[in-house]
Amino acid sequence: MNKLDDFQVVDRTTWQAIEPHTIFTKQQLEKLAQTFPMFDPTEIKVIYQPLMALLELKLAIQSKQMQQFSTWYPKINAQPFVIGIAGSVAVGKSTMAALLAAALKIIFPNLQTELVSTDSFLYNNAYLDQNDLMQAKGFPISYDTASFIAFLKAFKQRQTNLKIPIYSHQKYDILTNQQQLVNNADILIVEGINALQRVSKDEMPVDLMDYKIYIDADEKIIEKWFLERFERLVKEATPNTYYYQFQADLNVGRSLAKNTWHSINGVNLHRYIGPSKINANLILIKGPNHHLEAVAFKKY
Ligand SMILES: Nc1ncnc2c1ncn2[C@@H]1O[C@H](COP(=O)(O)OP(=O)(O)OP(=O)(O)O)[C@@H](O)[C@H]1O
Ligand SMILES: CC(C)(CO)[C@@H](O)C(=O)NCCC(=O)O
Repeated sequence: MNKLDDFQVVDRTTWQAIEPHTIFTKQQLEKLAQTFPMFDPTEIKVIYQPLMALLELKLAIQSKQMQQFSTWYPKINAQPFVIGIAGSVAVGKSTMAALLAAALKIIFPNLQTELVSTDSFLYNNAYLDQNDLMQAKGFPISYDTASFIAFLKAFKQRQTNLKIPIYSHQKYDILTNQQQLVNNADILIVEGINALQRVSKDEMPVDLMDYKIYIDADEKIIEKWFLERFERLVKEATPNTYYYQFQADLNVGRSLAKNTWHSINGVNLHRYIGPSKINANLILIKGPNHHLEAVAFKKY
């Protein structure tokens, strides 16, 4: 049986009609559109408002439940709400995660939101090189999943001042001299290609997440976004960054990027990332221009 039978597909028109677009005021919508110029403002209004309405509902349910629990068991803290966002390399996870974080801040001004990328848990290039894993960068074996799980557990227990590594696309590596400080917060958005993967029987970060979103698109379109982003990173590169070397001959870079898609990121999508979409509560299916075409809800 096709596992996607477990999802109910809703087309764009139906999705737009789910919610009457009253989550944000006109001014709040304008502010979001200004802060996120890469998004078509109409998408924020008609597509992301229903999504925020859904998340608001989920968060309200969890927060009520936790308030109740805390009266039953005074020593148990209300657990933070963790939103996982997965999808292919370059499908737009970090861009969407940043929009959701800003939108949640508007809806719940008193709740703190933290945003992390699972790339923070990639092994550094020195380790990948030593273990002959550079061609498997992004595959499950290239992530320190135990540290990722330990971080999620610590966050869920509201530990303060957690420090995690930072991955830089510009450096193409984990930064050696900086760390991300993650504070105790009510909401965590965790985005990354492996966010929803079931790595082994014992290691399941996905089980520590309260709402799971998978961003999907046709592979040909994602490959195009990947190549466009590669060119943008080359254009914006400064000396001492990974992409700077390709400024001398962009064609060399372009052919390396194409090859990288077919030998690493595309393989990763087929083998590991795509199969994790069945763990999502919601699949957002984007078309060219990043416009939403359809949404798939987990039925059960
Ligand atoms: N909604 C959107 N509208 C327009 N462009 C977008 C949108 N989302 C993402 N993009 C563009 O698509 C490219 C990939 O986006 P992004 O970096 O967010 O992907 P990602 O899934 O986080 O990638 P990675 O897994 O490599 O970290 C970027 O160039 C980004 O500007
Ligand atoms: C950092 C990851 C693994 C995921 O964000 C990805 O962007 C990546 O670098 N993959 C390795 C192949 C490449 O794109 O160069």
